[in-house]
Amino acid sequence: MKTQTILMPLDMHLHLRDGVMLENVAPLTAYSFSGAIVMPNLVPPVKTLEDVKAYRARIMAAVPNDYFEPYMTLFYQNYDKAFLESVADELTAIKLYPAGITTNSEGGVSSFDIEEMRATLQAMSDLDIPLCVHGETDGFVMDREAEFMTIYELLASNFPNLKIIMEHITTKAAVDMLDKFENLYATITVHHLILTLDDVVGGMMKPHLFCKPIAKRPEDLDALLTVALEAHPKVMFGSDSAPHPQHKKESCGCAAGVFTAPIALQLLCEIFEQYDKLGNLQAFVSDNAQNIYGICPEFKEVTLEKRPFIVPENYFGVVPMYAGETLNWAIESVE
Ligand SMILES: NC(=O)N[C@@H](CC(=O)O)C(=O)O
Ligand SMILES: [Zn+2]
Ligand SMILES: [Zn+2]
Repeated sequence: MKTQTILMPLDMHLHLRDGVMLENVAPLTAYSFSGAIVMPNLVPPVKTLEDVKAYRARIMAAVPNDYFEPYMTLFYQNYDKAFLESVADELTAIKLYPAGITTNSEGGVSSFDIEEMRATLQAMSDLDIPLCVHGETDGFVMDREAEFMTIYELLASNFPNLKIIMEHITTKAAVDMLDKFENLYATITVHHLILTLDDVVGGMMKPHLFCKPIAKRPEDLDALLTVALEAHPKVMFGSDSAPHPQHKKESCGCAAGVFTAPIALQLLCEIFEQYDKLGNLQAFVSDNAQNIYGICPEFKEVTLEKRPFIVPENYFGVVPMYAGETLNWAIESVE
């Protein structure tokens, strides 16, 4: 039987939530990933040293063993340098959300005035704290990411030593930025390597495929696939697995977020195999992230096997992408 081994898989963009949801979903990621960048958009968001330490402790209490590293983030606001110095050791990155643009981002940045942000961003640059960004304007939904490129240009050129990660990119416009600025990097989700807007709303509307940023056009999908499949050194896997209770998705106001944590590696194998690029999967799902973030994850060896895997309908009241459908790859063992 065909197998594929991945060493130290990393998920560089993950939502673990809190409380019972955290207890339910954290073990699913901890099972097959060595570590994950944990997003800070809790209610209220993670903003203080105490918040970071306490959230990290709750995550560790929720996972069944110690072979998982939660890479912690802080919710961006203007912070002074003394504060950033005091938290730098507990943090892997700071996450910036434009205000109100996605789930739990109400307290985000409402105007991108570089001068107002300069002290914080310069301090992050000096302290080598990467900036992760949800890059969307409040423009027309299909144009939001492309419109945000001018803000990435401003950030990247004003802070040339600040590592800036364009999170969950969905457009050719964002892909094109990677080779324009040395300090710009990107995460790509697995669902954005599969979907276009057609899959979300082209036929019957699919709430479980609805997320921010929304999946875009075929040419955007092609551009994402090109850099992911070649494991372009500036891109890394970030699932953006974003669990919402079933009733919040199957609702007249559908929450944004696709839940992929338990099926991400299986789907990645399927995509990379389909394009005969399994040899690049290791770089996309671990090595690039290690190089970009300078991290050394916990050892984990995950072996996948090419055999049918039926995706559960439901994980603790959360419906995963492809619920009830059959994937071509399954996780065989984790060591
Ligand atoms: N991606 C999403 O659609 N939702 C994320 C937030 C985010 O990553 O923007 C969530 O927290 O639910
Ligand atoms: Zn986001
Ligand atoms: Zn996210």
